[in-house]
Amino acid sequence: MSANTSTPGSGEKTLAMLGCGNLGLAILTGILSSISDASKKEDTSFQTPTKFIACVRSERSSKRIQTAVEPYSGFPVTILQNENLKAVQQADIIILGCKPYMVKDLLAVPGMRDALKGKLLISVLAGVEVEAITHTIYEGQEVPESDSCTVVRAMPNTAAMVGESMTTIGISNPPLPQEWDDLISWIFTRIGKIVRLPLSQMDVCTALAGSGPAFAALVLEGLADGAVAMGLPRAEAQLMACQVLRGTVSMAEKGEHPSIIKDKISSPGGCTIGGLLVLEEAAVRGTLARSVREATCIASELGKGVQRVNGTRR
Ligand SMILES: NC(=O)C1=CN([C@@H]2O[C@H](COP(=O)(O)OP(=O)(O)OC[C@H]3O[C@@H](n4cnc5c(N)ncnc54)[C@H](OP(=O)(O)O)[C@@H]3O)[C@@H](O)[C@H]2O)C=CC1
Ligand SMILES: O=C(O)[C@@H]1CCC=N1
Repeated sequence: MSANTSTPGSGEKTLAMLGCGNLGLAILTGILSSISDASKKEDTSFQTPTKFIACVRSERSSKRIQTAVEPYSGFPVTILQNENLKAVQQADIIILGCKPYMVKDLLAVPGMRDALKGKLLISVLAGVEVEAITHTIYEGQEVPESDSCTVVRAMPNTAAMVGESMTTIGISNPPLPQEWDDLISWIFTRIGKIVRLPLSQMDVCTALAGSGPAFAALVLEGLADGAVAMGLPRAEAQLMACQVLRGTVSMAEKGEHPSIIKDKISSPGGCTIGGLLVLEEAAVRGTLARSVREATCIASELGKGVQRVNGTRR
C-alpha cells in the first residue's frame, strides 16, 4: 500500500466525486457546507481537500450540480462531463459514486491505472467488494504496491446533505497509514457520524444506514398521513411528525430504551396503547426488521454485476 504523492500533508488537495448523482452530490454539498462554516473549522495535522471535481455524464446532471454548489463559492468545484480520466489525474482522493454495475465503465478505461497510482479511492457503492474494484482496475493482474491505488469502502447516506449522514467505514486489512485513516475520518465526519466496522458487515450497514432514510421516510409519511386523514393540514402534520421522530431519537440517544419510551407513553386504557396494538397487529416491528434483512441480502447481490436483483425475491 502506498501513501506517496497524495499523502496528506503535501500541498493543496483535490477531491473528485467520480459519479456525482444523488449520493455524490449529497456528500459534496455536505462537505462544502461544513468547510464553509467557520465555526466548524478544525486544525488538522494533514492537508484537507480544498478543491473539488464532480464527474457526470449528462448536461442535466452537470446543471444540477452547478446550481447546488453555487452557495459555496469559497471552494472551487470543477464539473466534468465524460472526462473521468482527467478528473482522476487531477485528484488526490477519489470518491467512486456510480451505480454498482457501472464500475467497469468508469474504471476499466485506458490510462486509469496510471492516473490512480498512489491515490486513495473510496467506494461508496453498495455490494461491491474491494477485491472486485481492484480486479476491475488491474484486470486481475498482480501490481506492485508502489504502482497501485488503495481502495477503501465507506457507506454513507443521503442525510449527508444536511450533515446527518451515518457512515460506516470498512476496516482495511492490512491497516491504512494513519494519515489516510485520519483523512477518511475527516471527510465523513464533515457530513455526519461515523462507525468503523469489518468489511464483512458492509451489506447490513448498507441496508440499515444506506437505505435506512428511505425506511424512516415511510414511517414519517405514514404518521403524517394518519393525521391528515383525521383532519390536520398537511404542513402541520409533516412538521409535527418530524418533531416527534426527532424527539424520540433524542431520548433514545440519551440512553432511554425504545420499550421504556413506549411504555411510559402508554397510559392504561389510553389512546397510545390502542394505536400500538394496531401497529403490532400489522407486525410493523417485524416488518421493519425484515426490510433490513431483505435489503442486506439484496445489497450483497448488487456487486455481482447482475441487474434487477429484486426479481429473485420469493
Ligand atoms: N442514493 C443513496 O442514498 C445511496 C447510494 N449508495 C450508492 O451510491 C452509488 C450512487 O447511487 P446514486 O447516487 O443513488 O446514483 P445516481 O444514479 O444518482 O448517481 C450516479 C452518478 O454517476 C454518474 N455516472 C454514471 N456513469 C458515469 C460515467 N460513465 N462517467 C461519469 N459519471 C457517470 C451519473 O451521471 P449522470 O447523472 O449524468 O448519468 C450520476 O451522477 C450507488 O453505487 C449506490 O449503491 C449508497 C448509499 C446510499
Ligand atoms: O438502493 C440502493 O441500492 C442504494 C444503496 C443504499 C441506498 N441506496
